[in-house]
Amino acid sequence: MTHHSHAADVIAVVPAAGVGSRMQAAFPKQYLTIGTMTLLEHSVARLLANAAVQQVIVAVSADDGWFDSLPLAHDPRVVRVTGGATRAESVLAGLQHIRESAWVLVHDAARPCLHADDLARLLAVREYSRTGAILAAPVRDTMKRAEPGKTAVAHTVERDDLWHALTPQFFPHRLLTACLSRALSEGATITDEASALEYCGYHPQLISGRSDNIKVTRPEDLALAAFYLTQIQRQENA
Ligand SMILES: Nc1ccn([C@@H]2O[C@H](COP(=O)(O)OP(=O)(O)OP(=O)(O)O)[C@@H](O)[C@H]2O)c(=O)n1
Ligand SMILES: C[C@](O)(CO)[C@H](O)COP(=O)(O)O
Repeated sequence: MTHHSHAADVIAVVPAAGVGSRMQAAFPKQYLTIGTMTLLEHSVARLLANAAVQQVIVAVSADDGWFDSLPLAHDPRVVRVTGGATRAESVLAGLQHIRESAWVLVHDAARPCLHADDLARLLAVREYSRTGAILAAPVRDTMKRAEPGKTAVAHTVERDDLWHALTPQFFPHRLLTACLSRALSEGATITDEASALEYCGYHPQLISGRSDNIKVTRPEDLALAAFYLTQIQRQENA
């Protein structure tokens, strides 16, 4: 069987239309900087570093006043679309901009520390899967379920087979668009792309990823992301 080397046949969607409220910053966290670049620019650069990624569609809010002033906005491989009121709606807006692409990669603008090896292992899924996969990290702490609405332990959650879902998440374009559209139209709670596929009865693969692929969410995360990014760039330039 001849293996067709994949051309640049993947399009990425980067949801970047959030306000970053948990970050308590003066502006949306995707525009906070590490070194000389914003989190958004770091996240997009990690994706474009893989030759399979031909285009990145960035969903930003309608009143976003930052994106157009970034060098990113003039990269011919990057397209700006208007996101929605939720992350899922922003992702769907990006998907609807895509005409022809077999596979779509969805990656949070708030996850700048994506390792090239993790991305490569995720993209390799398209050689054998028709459902897709997500990067995920096995849980290491004991996990507690609280009493509803209280800060008291109800019980310990079985830790075996429990994973943190990360991004990128990687799916056939038509399948993801169909599942996300149906889940949203039926009022399902969708916090990542895999949950839309699960809602429609699919079982995406879990690809074990590095735990330093953190989502910058709270103030203390920025310094940690800066450290991790320095480590990754040092390894890649070694
Ligand atoms: N309506 C929204 C909400 C979120 N996002 C994006 O989805 C990613 C992950 O979401 P999260 O970390 O929750 O970001 P925010 O929603 O901005 O954060 P917060 O919940 O603290 O406001 C971020 O890159 C964010 O910009 C988006 O594109 N559209
Ligand atoms: C998609 C995600 O990063 C997977 O863990 C996460 O669900 C995003 O959640 P958020 O509350 O929108 O940041």
